[in-house]
Amino acid sequence: MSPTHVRPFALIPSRSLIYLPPSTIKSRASLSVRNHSKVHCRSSGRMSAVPVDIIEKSKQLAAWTAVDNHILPADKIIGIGSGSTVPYVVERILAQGAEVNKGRVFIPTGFQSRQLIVEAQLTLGDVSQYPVLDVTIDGADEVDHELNSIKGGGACQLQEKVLAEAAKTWVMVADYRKNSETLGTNWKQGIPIEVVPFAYAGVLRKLHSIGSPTAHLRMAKMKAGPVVTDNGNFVIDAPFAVEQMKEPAKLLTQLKLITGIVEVGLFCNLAKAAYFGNQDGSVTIKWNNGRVEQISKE
Ligand SMILES: O=C(CO)[C@H](O)[C@H](O)COP(=O)(O)O
Repeated sequence: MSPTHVRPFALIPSRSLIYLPPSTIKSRASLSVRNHSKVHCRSSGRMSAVPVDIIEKSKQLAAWTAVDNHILPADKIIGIGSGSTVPYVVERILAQGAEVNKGRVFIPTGFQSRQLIVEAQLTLGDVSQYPVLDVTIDGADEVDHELNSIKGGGACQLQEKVLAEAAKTWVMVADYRKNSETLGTNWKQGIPIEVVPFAYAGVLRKLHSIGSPTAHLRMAKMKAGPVVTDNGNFVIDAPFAVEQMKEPAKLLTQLKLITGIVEVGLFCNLAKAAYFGNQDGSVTIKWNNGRVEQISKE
């Protein structure tokens, strides 16, 4: 059985979801999955030898399993996160059918997820209209053993954290490369930190002095100058030593006190669960009570 044929909800008998075969899925997301043989690995900056197919399937598997487990018919206000795994979340939500989605409002974490919602013809809302969400599903750059995570690889961490905190249930989805014991093990670029533009130089100096000597402004790839977030701010990527990364909540508190920092891409004590699609077609679920569940393909 291929990863896309795993029926995760079958393992949760209390849920009465109907299995939707992959052939019922017709979103743009599924059309955009290409069959390249190599993929650029954002965390290491190197090319991964793992076929894109496998990585994409593991993203899809994580996303589908999370949707099946956490987006129930009663859930009406739903947050849609950012990143390359999230199109599969929308894909699976669409597969729940027009009837159930008619009564729902979807809140984006940024431009990308806003576009996904609009293109899927789902109802778009704003977190200022709906400050309490039933559930938000989002991607992650790395997740540790306690469900702390690094986010902001796509520079969306401010809106992502607002939606994570607003949600009654916040769940992360990712491929197996994001699953680690300690933050900073696989994600080497550092913690994405959103800063007010005029304060960036001072914030950088401060970061250099508190344990991140290589902290730097994130530069745009196809534009001269820095990356500008959906909120008009800059992003600093700040790597810290393993010892500091082992206590992410402490580091987060320290960083939040620096004037000019708007938000820090460390998400601590927020997640209910994190779903990782694996290369062999299984899914690892880390729960916030410490339980780790392994769902194998049949
Ligand atoms: O935090 C994020 C954007 O700010 C993304 O959720 C994170 O970068 C994961 O993205 P991807 O699924 O493409 O690896």
